[in-house]
Amino acid sequence: MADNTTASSESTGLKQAAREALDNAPTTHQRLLDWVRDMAEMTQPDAIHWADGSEEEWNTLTTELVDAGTFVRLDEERFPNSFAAFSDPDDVARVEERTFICTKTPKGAGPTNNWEDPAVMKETLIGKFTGSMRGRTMYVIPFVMGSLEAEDPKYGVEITDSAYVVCSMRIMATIGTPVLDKMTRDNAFFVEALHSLGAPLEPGEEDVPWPCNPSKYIVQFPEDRAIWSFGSGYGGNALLGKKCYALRIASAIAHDEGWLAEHMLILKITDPEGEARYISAAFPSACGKTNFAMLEPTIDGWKAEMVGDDISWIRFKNGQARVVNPEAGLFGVAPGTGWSTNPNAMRGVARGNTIFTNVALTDDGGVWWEGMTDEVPEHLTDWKGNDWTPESGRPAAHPNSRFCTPIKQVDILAEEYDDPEGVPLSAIIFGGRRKTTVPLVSESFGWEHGVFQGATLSSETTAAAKGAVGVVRRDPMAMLPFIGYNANDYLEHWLDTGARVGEENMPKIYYVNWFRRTADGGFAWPGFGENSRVVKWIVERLRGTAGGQETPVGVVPAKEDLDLSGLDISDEELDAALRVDKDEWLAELPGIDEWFHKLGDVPEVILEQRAGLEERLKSS
Ligand SMILES: Nc1nc2c(ncn2[C@@H]2O[C@H](COP(=O)(O)OP(=O)(O)OP(=O)(O)O)[C@@H](O)[C@H]2O)c(=O)[nH]1
Ligand SMILES: O=C([O-])CC(=O)C(=O)O
Ligand SMILES: [Mn+2]
Repeated sequence: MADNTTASSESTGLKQAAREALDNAPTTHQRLLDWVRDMAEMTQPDAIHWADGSEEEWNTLTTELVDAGTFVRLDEERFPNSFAAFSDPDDVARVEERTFICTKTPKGAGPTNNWEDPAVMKETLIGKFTGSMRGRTMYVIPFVMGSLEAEDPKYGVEITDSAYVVCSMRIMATIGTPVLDKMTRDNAFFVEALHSLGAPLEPGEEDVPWPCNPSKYIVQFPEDRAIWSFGSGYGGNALLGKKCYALRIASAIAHDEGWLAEHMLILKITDPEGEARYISAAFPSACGKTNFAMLEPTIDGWKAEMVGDDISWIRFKNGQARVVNPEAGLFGVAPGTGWSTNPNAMRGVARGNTIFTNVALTDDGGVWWEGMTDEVPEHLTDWKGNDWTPESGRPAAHPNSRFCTPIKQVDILAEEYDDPEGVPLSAIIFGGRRKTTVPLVSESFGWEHGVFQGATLSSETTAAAKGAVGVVRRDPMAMLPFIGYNANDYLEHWLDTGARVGEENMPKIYYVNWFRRTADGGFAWPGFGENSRVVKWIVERLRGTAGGQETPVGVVPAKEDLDLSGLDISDEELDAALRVDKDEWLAELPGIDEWFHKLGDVPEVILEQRAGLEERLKSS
């Protein structure tokens, strides 16, 4: 090692502090050392810091971020150890049109991803990253998604020039010394995750609170298991363990290794007899995963606990599906999360140690967002730093503002949430945001029909991604922006997995819609805690004790099949929530066909399911 160090110390134009950090690296993992050195030579940081994940490091970095104006320290009493950050107004969400899957051939990325030739993209990115960390510190963050005690821990190392990213990654994943030590000891494989804000600081240049670059690239190289992210400091663009690794790269790994990496929360539900079951649910971004994962049942005797709120890694062992939440934190949508809708999230956040991004500030050092409390404050500083009053006529918090909180602070967290083996999975729920057509809940006729339901899942777009809001789009398994390879192969992989493991061993599939409207435009179903009534029906269906009506789209509960005790809901609302309308569904078919046409190479089994649906509709 000594030779190597001397040689490269001489040969590179690295700043002395950076060179010293490399020479004194806390690891002997050669591939890691080589990669960090290469990235440092390219990005030319002033210094390199190996993140150890300690509290001391957090305190130093958060203090630096406060001094830099990136963080506002919140009132210590009500929001201990918590901070608010405000992004550049153009860096507020994932940027799907700037997200690329670079596989050897365009077919590898498939019809739903932006593709570029890996060599061409690398060249472009090298141009972008060259000197991109000048004047800044390069942080090296060893992390693991899922348990460090797992049989085959899924390691990653994020290199970033953003201290905000380091602090957020410390909440969202297990990072630092224990990870690096084990990775080094086992000389383990890790995913290379390179991130730069793309805002070098030239000598004498003053920094801004939220550096970023108007030219953004969120690039996955699934075949190399590598990520290069440039220009954005925000959430899913920058916290590379999350969507980029745990979904895009992991879905490609899962395809090769025979498991599923999915955009699903994990809910533990215990019935009045004390029997526990686990359910995963896939809803597109900002369509209710975190809320459903933290459900407070409104029916007697039922208990809900959380295992995960965003990502499920589902593996199959001895004919059993088991699911792991690979994350250690919540990156939750703030607006609409309130004491009345999601008290569990509110209590978790109130314990402190939270980073808020793009919420509004109250005059007494707290935070506020639309829907947090019924009472609206008289004066706020909005997420753009302007004075705000209820008369301002604009939201005080950005619609995609977020809280980033350690999962351990959620008091309804299931004890087994980080079991390296995962928990057994009984059911999978798909759901989207649809004003019409899709009933409150339906049960699939079987695995293949369930995969068809997932493949044709549709939802109105939200503020979680840049672009128009409220447009219906197909979002297979709520994974449209996250499938790291060809979507047709992804659907085939779902089918193959069911066939391999055996239908009788697979979780049963359900399809829900909390967002259907009545004629007057209001929500037909009250949602949130009341969704426990739907969960109860699902559990009773699994047990074989609940009734249901066979409809062309699946088995749907009749009013009598749902526990509606104590629920204030009119007959019109209930009918609007549960109705399967033949004409609405027939009108849905052209949209499905258009979608399949776009996919181009849809598995035959799914086309057969499509034909079956039309047949059932026409004969109903
Ligand atoms: N009407 C209604 N709204 C809901 C329900 N559940 C969640 N919402 C709203 O949907 C929005 C997003 O909810 P989240 O639970 O944060 O969504 P998510 O799927 O976790 O979003 P990401 O973190 O972006 O993946 C919030 O504004 C919620 O208030 C429900 O049952 N009914
Ligand atoms: O990725 C993000 O920025 C936030 C998130 O969870 C999503 O959009 O689904
Ligand atoms: Mn969420």
